Amino acid sequence: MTAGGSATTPRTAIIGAGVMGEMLLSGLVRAGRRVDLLLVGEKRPERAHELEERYGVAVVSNLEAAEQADTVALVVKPQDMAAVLAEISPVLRPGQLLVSLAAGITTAFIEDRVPEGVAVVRVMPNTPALVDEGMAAISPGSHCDEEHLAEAEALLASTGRVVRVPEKQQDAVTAISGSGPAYIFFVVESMIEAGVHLGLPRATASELVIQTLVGSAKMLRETGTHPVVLREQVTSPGGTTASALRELEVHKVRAAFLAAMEAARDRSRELAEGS
Ligand SMILES: NC(=O)C1=CN([C@@H]2O[C@H](COP(=O)(O)OP(=O)(O)OC[C@H]3O[C@@H](n4cnc5c(N)ncnc54)[C@H](O)[C@@H]3O)[C@@H](O)[C@H]2O)C=CC1
Ligand SMILES: O=C(O)[C@@H]1CCC=N1
Repeated sequence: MTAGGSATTPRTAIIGAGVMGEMLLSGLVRAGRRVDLLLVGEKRPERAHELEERYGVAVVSNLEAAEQADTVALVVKPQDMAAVLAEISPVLRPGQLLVSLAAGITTAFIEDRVPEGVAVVRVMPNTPALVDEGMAAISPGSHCDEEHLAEAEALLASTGRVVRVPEKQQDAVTAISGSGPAYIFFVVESMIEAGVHLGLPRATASELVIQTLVGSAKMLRETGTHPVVLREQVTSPGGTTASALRELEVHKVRAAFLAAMEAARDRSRELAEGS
C-alpha cells in the first residue's frame, strides 16, 4: 500500500511486539513505511515504551489498533490468540485484513472468532527477517482476495522472500523454515564446540564455522547446484570428509533430522488446539 497522507491512507497495526512483532515493525520502517501510519498493541508496558523510544511508533490499546488499522498483524503466541481475537472482534469490520504470524493457528480458527467478511492471511515467517533475509510463506483464508494477499506479501517482502503455499502445507513450512534457523544455529554451536574439543581457540572455531556456513549458503544460492553435488565436491575419495560423513550416517543424523521436523510439524498441528 502507498502512503499518501490523506485521512483515508491505510494504516497497519501490529498486535504483539515481541521478537517477530518487532521484526515486522522494523522491516516496515526500513522499507520506508510512514511511522505515523503504523500502530502497535503490546501488553507489556516496558516493551511498549522501548518500541516507542526506538521507532517513534504509537503504542495504543489492542482495541484502538484494531479499530484504526486497515491491516492488523497478529503476532502473539498461539496460546494468546483466542484471547486477543475475543478482545478485538467487536471492533473488526468486513474488508479489514488480519495477518496472523502465529504457528499452528489456522485461518478457520481466526475466521470463526471474527465478523463475517474479515479477510485472514496466515503467514509463517522466520527470524532471519531481522537482517532482511527472511523466508515467509503465506496462505489465504476463505474471504481473502488477491488484493489482501498482495498486501500481506508486501508486509513480509520488506524483510525477505515470500512464497504462497496452500494452507495445508503450513505445518510443514513451520517445521522447515519457521523453526529452521534454530536447527542451523544448533549445528553451528555443535561445530564450534567440536573445534574447541580439537584444540582450537573458541574465537577461531567460531570464525571458521560462521564463514563456512555463510560461504556454503552463498554457493547453494549462487550456483543453484544440488546440495548432493556440492557435498560430493568436498568429499575426496578416502579423505577426511568421507570419514566425517560416515560418522554422521552411523549416528543417524539424517534420520534424526526427519524425526525432528516431523515432531515440529506435529506440534504445529497441536497448537491450534490450544495445548
Ligand atoms: N520466534 C520465531 O522464530 C517465530 C515465531 N513465530 C510466531 O510469532 C508469534 C510471536 O512469537 P515471538 O515474537 O517469538 O514471541 P514473543 O513472546 O517474543 O512476542 C509475543 C508478544 O506478544 C505480547 N502479547 C501477549 N499477549 C498480548 C496481548 N493480549 N495483547 C498485546 N500483546 C500481547 C507479549 O507481551 C510479547 O511481547 C508466535 O505466534 C510464534 O508462533 C513464527 C515464526 C517464527
Ligand atoms: O517455536 C515456535 O513455536 C515458533 C514457530 C516457528 C519458530 N518459532
